[in-house]
Amino acid sequence: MLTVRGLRRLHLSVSFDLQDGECVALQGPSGVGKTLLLRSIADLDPNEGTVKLDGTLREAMPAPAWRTRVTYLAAEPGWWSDTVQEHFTAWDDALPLVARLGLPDGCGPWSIQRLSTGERLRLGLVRALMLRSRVLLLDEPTSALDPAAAAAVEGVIAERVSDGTSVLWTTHDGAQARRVGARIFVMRPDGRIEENRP
Ligand SMILES: Nc1ncnc2c1ncn2[C@@H]1O[C@H](COP(=O)(O)OP(=O)(O)OP(=O)(O)O)[C@@H](O)[C@H]1O
Repeated sequence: MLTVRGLRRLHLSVSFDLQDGECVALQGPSGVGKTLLLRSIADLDPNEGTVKLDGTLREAMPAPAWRTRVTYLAAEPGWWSDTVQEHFTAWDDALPLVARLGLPDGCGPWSIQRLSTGERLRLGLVRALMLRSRVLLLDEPTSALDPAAAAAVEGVIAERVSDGTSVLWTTHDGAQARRVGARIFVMRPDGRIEENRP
């Protein structure tokens, strides 16, 4: 279980629990602080408060170890090498997921520069999924995708949730929030979240 108590970053002040095998959708107007919250939980930006995974404080481990357990997927994932496959420790193991998300098997040697926005998003998701993290913090993971690709992403994430992964998923799509979220958090302009049942 992920426990967040009194997390503060800029105007944010947030407390909640995320159970194992639970997906919560996070909604709220543009600029309200959804990305700030996800990045803070992953400890990518300075913030205050208590964040624990199964009772273990995030301060109890080095930040990279925390982030392989509690993994943030940016709306625009970052890339640091030339080709797709260089970003994976075991590219062959990633191929089934690559195919499920509608990308060709042969995309390993492709240069990052040629990728479309949606291809980058899906490959970024594959990279995150390969970590087998306990918690996934997904920042609008289908915003640039066509309906078929978005449905494929929802299917893969649903499987991970049934396997026990916890997910916090930001989306501007109310129908998607109701589909994927067992609960819906709405972030208010004062930096707090309120909970709606879908
Ligand atoms: N380092 C920073 N210092 C000061 N303000 C920041 C910083 N980073 C982000 N902000 C501001 O915090 C606000 C919240 O940004 P955030 O990216 O979390 O919004 P969001 O809810 O994810 O929006 P969207 O739905 O458009 O993605 C924005 O007004 C942004 O300009």
